Amino acid sequence: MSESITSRLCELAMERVSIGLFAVDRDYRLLLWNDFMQQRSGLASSKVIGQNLFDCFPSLPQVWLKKKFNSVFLLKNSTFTSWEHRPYLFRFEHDRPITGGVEWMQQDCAFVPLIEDGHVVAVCVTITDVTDIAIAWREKEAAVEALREASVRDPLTGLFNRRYVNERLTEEYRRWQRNGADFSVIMFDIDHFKRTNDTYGHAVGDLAIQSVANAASSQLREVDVLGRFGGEEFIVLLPQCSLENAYHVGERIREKVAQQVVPLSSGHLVITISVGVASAEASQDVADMLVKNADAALYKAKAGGRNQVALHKTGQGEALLQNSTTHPLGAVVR
Ligand SMILES: Nc1nc2c(ncn2[C@@H]2O[C@H](COP(=O)(O)OP(=O)(O)OP(=O)(O)O)[C@@H](O)[C@H]2O)c(=O)[nH]1
Repeated sequence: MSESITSRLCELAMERVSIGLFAVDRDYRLLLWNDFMQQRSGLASSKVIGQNLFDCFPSLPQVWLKKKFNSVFLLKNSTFTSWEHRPYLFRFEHDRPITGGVEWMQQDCAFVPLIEDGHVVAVCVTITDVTDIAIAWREKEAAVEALREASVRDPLTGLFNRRYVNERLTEEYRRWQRNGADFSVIMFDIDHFKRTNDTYGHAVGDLAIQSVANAASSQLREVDVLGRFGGEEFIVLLPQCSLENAYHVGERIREKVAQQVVPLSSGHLVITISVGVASAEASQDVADMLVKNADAALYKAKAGGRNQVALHKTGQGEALLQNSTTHPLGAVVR
């Protein structure tokens, strides 16, 4: 095959190939600029050939890119960058729907040395448009995240589910055992909820559960873990929180629930909760004991007349409870 045919075939390939191709010499002067690069950048090869790459494209990551080029000139080896590490080199538009969540064309780049007489005389760069792969990857990641989120949430309230709370309980309990700081647990339960369901129906019961969940969420810190433990039973893990502080949190939740109302077709339903609080103690070596103790305190609150906070511990606990008043019972229509 004659040299002119080979050269025309090369030109044709350069023109038609659906990847970007450009090359620079040791002074970063452009030696090659194919059609893909012309169309995407809007700069014709006649304008850029012979010019310094960084003068033509001041927004390129100059320090990083020079390091890349220099390593190829020095080591005479090809190198590669993936969109996962650097989403793009040139800020080119892509033609995918904007809903893909990717603003600019995502690019994989390969830096290949052109060696003559043992020296690298130029570095040729290929730019592959991997926007579709990036969009698919992001969609997959979002779907995995949504699944992960759904697997730890209770669908009715959006709170954490029992399985997740139990996992976190074990973690937080181990942390408490290592660090020795305070760790408390609150259990609470809607008062006479069966009556609410029987009187107003299951749908109103569900609204009441949601209302309690919202009230409790509004009273907690970022680090607290609020979960729906059973039907109308909730749990809060409070790392770095003493029994006394947990008592006050329990009181705040109780008050907030009692202030909220569930709208009915005629009037409003006021609901109340009973709350049990316990703190981790050195004598316990299993996390389950903490939940059992909070549950026992909750039972005490129910037995004491409901709509109140009870503590597992005696001594300090009794002193706190003396300040606590009894409150009117819930599930009443105003
Ligand atoms: N609407 C609704 N009701 C539920 C749900 N899960 C459990 N329940 C109901 O919650 C009620 C719990 O009743 P009980 O355990 O007897 O307790 P209670 O009536 O609240 O009485 P105390 O706890 O002693 O004040 C039952 O009637 C369950 O059917 C739910 O997701 N939605």
